[in-house]
Amino acid sequence: MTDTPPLAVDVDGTLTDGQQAVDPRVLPVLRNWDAPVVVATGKSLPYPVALCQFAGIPTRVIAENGGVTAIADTDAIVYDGDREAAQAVLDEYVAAGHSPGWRETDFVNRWRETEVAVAREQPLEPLEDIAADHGLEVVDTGYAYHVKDPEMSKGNALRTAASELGFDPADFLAVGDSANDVSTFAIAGEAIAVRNADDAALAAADRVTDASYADGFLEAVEEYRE
Ligand SMILES: O=C(O)COP(=O)(O)O
Ligand SMILES: [Mg+2]
Repeated sequence: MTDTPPLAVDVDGTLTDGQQAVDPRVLPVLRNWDAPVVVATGKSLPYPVALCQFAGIPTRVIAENGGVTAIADTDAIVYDGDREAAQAVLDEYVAAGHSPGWRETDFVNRWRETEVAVAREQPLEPLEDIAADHGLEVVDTGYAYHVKDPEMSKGNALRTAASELGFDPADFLAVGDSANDVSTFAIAGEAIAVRNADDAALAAADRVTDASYADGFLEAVEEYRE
């Protein structure tokens, strides 16, 4: 039995089923993990905080693709990125006749502090063009288009999280499914992509599971489960 490494785990596509519902079987795995678990997502801060709360684990989260890192152990909350800069891109996109694509009560961007997200049904090219004009980029997570500072990433945030927790990023096992996990995969000691991962994540992973979604996560961590 190998020592359990700290875990950096993506949410959508990794802890969920194909309909974005968290697979309940992952909750005891997170709760019984024998090292720190960092939940690293593109979603805004309340989502991973709630996931930790309801999974019964300490709040150790990376939100907004690295824009916000919160580690309860040290009361650290670290920001990267700039919502206003990203919002200016979205405003220009809307002025050009496009829509963010969410319901009027937009819970996707409501609490977002360092970037903005656009629904994937909306045209990508004009969003990329406007973002580039503003020195920003668009990342497609498979769940949303995120307009963000090119420098902010889950990987950079994992450096912060790891140091707050007294670990090296290379100590971590990372599991994920998409382009926004590539930066995490690059610095983690071991990077596992679930089978449903996009090409960027598949290429960056050390290993790919046979199973998809949460089944893939459960397979990835099989040797460390109690
Ligand atoms: O919010 C998204 O677009 C994707 O979220 P994830 O990073 O947890 O997969
Ligand atoms: Mg994901």
